[in-house]
Amino acid sequence: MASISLSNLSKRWGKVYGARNINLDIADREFIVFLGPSGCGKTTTMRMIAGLEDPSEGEIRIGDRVVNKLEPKDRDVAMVFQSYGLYPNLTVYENIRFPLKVRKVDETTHDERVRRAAAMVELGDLLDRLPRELSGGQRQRVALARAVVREPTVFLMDEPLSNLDAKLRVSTRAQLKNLQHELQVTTIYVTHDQIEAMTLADRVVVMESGEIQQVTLGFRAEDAQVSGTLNQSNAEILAPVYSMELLGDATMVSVRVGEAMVSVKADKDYRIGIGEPIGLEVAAAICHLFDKNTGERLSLD
Ligand SMILES: Nc1ncnc2c1ncn2[C@@H]1O[C@H](COP(=O)(O)OP(=O)(O)OP(=O)(O)O)[C@@H](O)[C@H]1O
Repeated sequence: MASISLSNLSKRWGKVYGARNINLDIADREFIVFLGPSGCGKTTTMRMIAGLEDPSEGEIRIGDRVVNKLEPKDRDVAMVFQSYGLYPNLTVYENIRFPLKVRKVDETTHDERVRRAAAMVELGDLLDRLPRELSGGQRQRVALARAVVREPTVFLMDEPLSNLDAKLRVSTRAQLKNLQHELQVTTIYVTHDQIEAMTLADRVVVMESGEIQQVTLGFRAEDAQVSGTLNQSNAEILAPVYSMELLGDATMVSVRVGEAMVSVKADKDYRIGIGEPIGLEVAAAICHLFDKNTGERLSLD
């Protein structure tokens, strides 16, 4: 069992709070996403769970163990970060194998485990390559395979897709979701990308200024629509365009609403300038409410 429980968890450096009084129960095999703007405390919370940062207050449980005092290597978590951290002089095979060697796992099992992990992320044909001979997406998959090979009880992923271009991000994201489904490993995933959060998560935890947010309304990008710059009478949200991303099959338009960033999928041919006013229609029926205490999605029926 790898449920995770955070109780009154805080991290403070002098007067600066990285995370403040976090209370959260994550179920075994759940895929949970920490979503929030830069500096809101996502990484700090994750690093405390991993054991890379000592909490100033509070308790972290993984399964039935309080792990506050345990070294990172004894927590049975595997981490994937945005920088791949591959060893440049080792082949893909040896990079993936590395955690097994460090942990002195029975050598007779290495080959099978490395090949199985590589196959899961479709790297089977690239095992003899060096990292510099791979694309960004392939390197990212080596980092994933290296986390998978250990068969940990918890995955911690800190913006693992942020170095990839939009197209690769979408395909790697799908692969990641599939992998988690197959491996059934409790996963905490950090992102500031709303779309990534909504597509991957069983549950989204929205963070702001080191704290978990208390009332949260969310909707999937594809469920809202751009109502057009001329006819804005149906729009629930009016705001200037913050960014426009061409995803291939769609155009993703983001606007800032107060502190929040709201992204909406528009037709692939849709074009608009940064700063131009835009109206977004968000039908109430497809909005999701998240419980203020548990972060769980609530049914509106
Ligand atoms: N070692 C440190 N010393 C002092 N303050 C820190 C330290 N590490 C982080 N902080 C502060 O704690 C807050 C939370 O940082 P954190 O890295 O957790 O944010 P984040 O949500 O992961 O942001 P990003 O999306 O930019 O990675 C920030 O205000 C940051 O400046």
